[in-house]
Amino acid sequence: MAPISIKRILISEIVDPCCKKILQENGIQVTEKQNMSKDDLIAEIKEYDGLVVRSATKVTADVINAAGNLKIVGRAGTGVDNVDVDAATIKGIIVMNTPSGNTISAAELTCTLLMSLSRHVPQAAMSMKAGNWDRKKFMGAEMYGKILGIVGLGRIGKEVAIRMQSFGMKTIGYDPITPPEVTATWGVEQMSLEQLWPQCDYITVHTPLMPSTAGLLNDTSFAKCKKGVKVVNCARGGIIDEDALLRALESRQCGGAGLDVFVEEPPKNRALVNHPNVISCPHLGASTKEAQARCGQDIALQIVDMVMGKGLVGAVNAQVLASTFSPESHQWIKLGEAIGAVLKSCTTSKQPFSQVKITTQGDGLKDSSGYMTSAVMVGLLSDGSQSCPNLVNALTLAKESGITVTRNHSEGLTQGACEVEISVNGSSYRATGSVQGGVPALLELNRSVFRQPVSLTGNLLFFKAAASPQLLPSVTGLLATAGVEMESFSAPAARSGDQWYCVGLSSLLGDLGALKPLVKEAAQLSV
Ligand SMILES: NC(=O)c1ccc[n+]([C@@H]2O[C@H](COP(=O)([O-])OP(=O)(O)OC[C@H]3O[C@@H](n4cnc5c(N)ncnc54)[C@H](O)[C@@H]3O)[C@@H](O)[C@H]2O)c1
Ligand SMILES: O=C(O)[C@H](O)COP(=O)(O)O
Repeated sequence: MAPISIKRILISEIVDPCCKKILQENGIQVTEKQNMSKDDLIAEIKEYDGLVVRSATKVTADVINAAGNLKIVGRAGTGVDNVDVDAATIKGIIVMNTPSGNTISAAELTCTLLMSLSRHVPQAAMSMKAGNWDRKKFMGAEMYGKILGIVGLGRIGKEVAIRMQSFGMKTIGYDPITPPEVTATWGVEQMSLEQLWPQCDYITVHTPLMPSTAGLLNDTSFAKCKKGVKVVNCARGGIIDEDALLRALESRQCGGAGLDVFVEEPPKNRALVNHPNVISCPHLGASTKEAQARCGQDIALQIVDMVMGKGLVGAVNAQVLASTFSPESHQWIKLGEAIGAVLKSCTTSKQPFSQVKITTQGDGLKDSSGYMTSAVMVGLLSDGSQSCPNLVNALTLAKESGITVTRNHSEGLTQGACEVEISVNGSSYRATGSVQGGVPALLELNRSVFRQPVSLTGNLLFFKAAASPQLLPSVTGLLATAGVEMESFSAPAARSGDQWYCVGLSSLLGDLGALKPLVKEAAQLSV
């Protein structure tokens, strides 16, 4: 893939020192800061092309829009809900996380909270420190034989299940994506939430926070639970509705809550934290030496690998970029971008185009849908303006501009090719290209099929003119007068009528007007 150059990274939170060390050893300058206000971040972010955060830095649209050079936001951890991923995507900024580095730590804290809820350990410890010896007040219950409901059976949900089974708990759960056959292999029987709520003695949530999971446990679902159910949230504040939880604690419908996360962190409203049946932590799920070392190392290595063109791991908004790391797809991406750029330069009308039809053929391009579509749109949308289309944002920018992009693939042919047709103001423009000998090449432009494939590199002049044996010497003469050397001349196979030609130039022409007597349409570009 085209190298993504990262020279200066800001680490805006406490991240394990190995992160800075790895980045610096790989030639990246690193600045570490903590407790930056939003205004500080907005003022300084333009100095950096990379930002590494944990969960406290709010990478909002304001921050992203102030970041003229930012290419990557690296999250040393799992949740990216503190990053406005949509705003980053539109600006073509990669958002990357390290999803498994803190799984075990978060699972262990969840189990700790579950056990603390069953035996009131934090409350008993506080009572001892206050000079008491109260054996009666802290009567607990065994976990053995109890039912644990796990909502969200991903990485952490699985590890919690396995650990709590060793205490003799029965684990049931719900996840709309992880298949029941899979969770059955690690001892979790899946069922609907309606079936799950009334069975559980304990419920723990392990989903991301998103519209479908906000308030998963609310007044209605608490009412369906066993009286005295105990709940744990080590995932994200708001998955258990905080107001509903307080009401359920007050009514004793909920017998206790273990909370590591809050809607607002730190929470200004202390009603939950101060409730006698709540035990809470200041978002400590990932706060172990081991998890921090893993996340710090993972994010640094992932960034370094990306910069070195070795691979793309952990990108949450730029999956299409991952395909650019194979040498084969890299050349096809270059072709897509070049075809897009050729068509854009050939549309003499300055009207915006509204329809783009991309057709690929050849077995090798069967799975190229994501990257070819994005690559063509990068070429078509690049106009030197601020929006800077790239493979991360091209389709989003196209959608925002009201451009309809369709993509088809024809099976069966071994020879790969990509045809792009755009509609502008009722007229259509079409180009077909292929990768030949490892080089992107144009085969046809607006129904003029070239005698030899046109290598899509360097300074290229495309023009439409009436086919004639005099054309070559006349164009050579005009270019010489303009002080530009002709490096190649590609003619169409057809020798009559209006046809498209391509000329390789030593440098771009200052003014295409000089060609007017000879040509009907002309465009030039550097690829
Ligand atoms: N407290 C901490 O410090 C800490 C540490 C690490 C992770 N986390 C948080 O823990 C959560 C889980 O992390 P993970 O690594 O296990 O993520 P994961 O992506 O591996 O698992 C999340 C699971 O939730 C499931 N899910 C999505 N929508 C659902 C719904 N409506 N109902 C039920 N399940 C649903 C997904 O299918 C997925 O299997 C995330 O919110 C993450 O940010 C917190
Ligand atoms: O999503 C996560 O990785 C956890 O919430 C940890 O967040 P932290 O890195 O701010 O501790």
